[in-house]
Amino acid sequence: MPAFAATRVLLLVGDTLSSRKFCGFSRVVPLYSSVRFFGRANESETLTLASLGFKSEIESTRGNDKNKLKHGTSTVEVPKRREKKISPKETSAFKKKERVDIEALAPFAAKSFSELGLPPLLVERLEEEGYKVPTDVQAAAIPTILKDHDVVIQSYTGSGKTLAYLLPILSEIGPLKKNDEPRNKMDVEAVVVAPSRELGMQIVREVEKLLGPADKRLVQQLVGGANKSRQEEALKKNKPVIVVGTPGRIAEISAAGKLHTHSCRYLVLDEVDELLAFNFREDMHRILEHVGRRSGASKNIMNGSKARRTERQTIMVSATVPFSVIRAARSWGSDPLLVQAKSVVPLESVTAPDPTRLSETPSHSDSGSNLQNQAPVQSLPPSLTHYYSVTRIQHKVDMLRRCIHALDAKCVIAFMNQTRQLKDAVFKLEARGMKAAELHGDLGKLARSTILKRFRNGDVRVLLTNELSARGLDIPECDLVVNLGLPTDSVHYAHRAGRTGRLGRKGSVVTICEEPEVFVVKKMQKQLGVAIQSCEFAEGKLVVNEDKKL
Ligand SMILES: Nc1ncnc2c1ncn2[C@@H]1O[C@H](COP(=O)(O)OP(=O)(O)OP(=O)(O)O)[C@@H](O)[C@H]1O
Repeated sequence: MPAFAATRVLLLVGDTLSSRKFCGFSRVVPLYSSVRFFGRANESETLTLASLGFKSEIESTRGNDKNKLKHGTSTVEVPKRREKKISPKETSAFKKKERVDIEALAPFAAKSFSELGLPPLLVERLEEEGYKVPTDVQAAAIPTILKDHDVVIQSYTGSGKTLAYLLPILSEIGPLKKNDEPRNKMDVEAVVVAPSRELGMQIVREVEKLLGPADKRLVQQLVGGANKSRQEEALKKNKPVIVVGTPGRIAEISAAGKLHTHSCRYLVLDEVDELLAFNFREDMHRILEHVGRRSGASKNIMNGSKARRTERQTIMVSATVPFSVIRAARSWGSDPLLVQAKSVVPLESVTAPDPTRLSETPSHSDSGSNLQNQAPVQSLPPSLTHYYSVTRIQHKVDMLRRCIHALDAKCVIAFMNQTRQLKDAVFKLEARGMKAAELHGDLGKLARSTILKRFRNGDVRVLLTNELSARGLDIPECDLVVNLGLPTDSVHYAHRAGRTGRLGRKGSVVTICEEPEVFVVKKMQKQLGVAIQSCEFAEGKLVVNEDKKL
């Protein structure tokens, strides 16, 4: 049976990879077609969390009766983007170093963390760190993961997906967990895989923050570029409960027998659609084969049994979920659920996109039962404003500078497609007195982290970078993203754009292109379902060309 499962995984990955690698511009846009409810829920009834196997109440931890979650009557609905006002009390959940506006679009849920079933110790830690109210996607994902379901979490960039999976995991493993079950000290209990070192380190910092200084050794980074022997020594010495790393390094250390993951309870694939890329194929195969056992405890889960599943729980996460991910998730998990900000549906009910509708513009007013073409919209934060401006290639950097002045942007990420162009652009900006730095994969780990630190601290105003920084990077202060080179497609546009407008903050995205490229911008506008307005930068001001609506 294990051999059969292995073959199946390999074939499916291969299938996924080839289609991803060779798909054209319009094919990679994540699309779902109409959603039908299958399985345990009676199709004629309203789908509720209870019908998906949630109990009406989740027991509070450590006997605290106040912490009960009433889910029995929660209707699972097709997600709609909702604009939600936040109270001054809720906004205080943001960090003290806040220096940008927060729109009244922050995706905070009405519930509290303890209502979601998290243990009191963890809730206390969250409060200490300034996290007071869960976001919508956290409110949907936390109870679902606590109920042992395999999940695909999809929600727009900057909506809090990292804590959406970290919190239920930390409720079950490590020093903040709800029960005192002993652990096998040899094995790690959760493996989190991320496609880049920067994202891996960012997740490590998030876990360290929650564990606190005394226990932060219980999370271990296994990212490429860092000293491997030191990582192996730390694994041996600290016996971490959770490791976070890049596919190559995790697979390498696992193959060397220095990472014991056979009884691992959680496997998280962050930016899962990126992890399906061809270059990660072999490493991902090893990880999927060696981390925990393939899940299959669905019966217990769906019956609402609290019996602990013995197999690995697989959690897949991204703002963009193309159908290749849906296919892979079905193979890697057991009856996985698709968790979005306002809905939890069986993944089985998501069907392949209808190619005849690929070019249609998604509508915000689509009916609840029709998710067709809505996914690209859901991957973009609602608080972004999109522009494009036309210029000749040799004037792009100068236009970038004028754009930054016109929008009075303080923290800018500018994307270029070729690494060798980055240095030149940095030189031009610095020559005009604007603090800039380049970030790309050819730099060493230390240089990369130093540059990022300077950017985060505000010592660098413009970060010129390539696709490396498009995924997952969380710099809340970033108020402007500029495409100096066009993104490959609307999925890449969404991830780049998502570096700004984090968690309800305002943000602008400006694509600076040449005249013959305007049709590509037009196509992305259509696929993303957002207005990308034509503009110019004149006399230090942004001028929108009302007559040039795409
Ligand atoms: N409940 C919360 N209250 C306040 N801040 C939060 C909360 N949840 C997350 N955040 C903050 O929101 C920011 C965005 O979160 P996160 O990076 O997890 O988003 P994401 O959805 O994973 O984005 P991406 O798709 O770009 O990876 C982070 O700075 C995080 O610390």
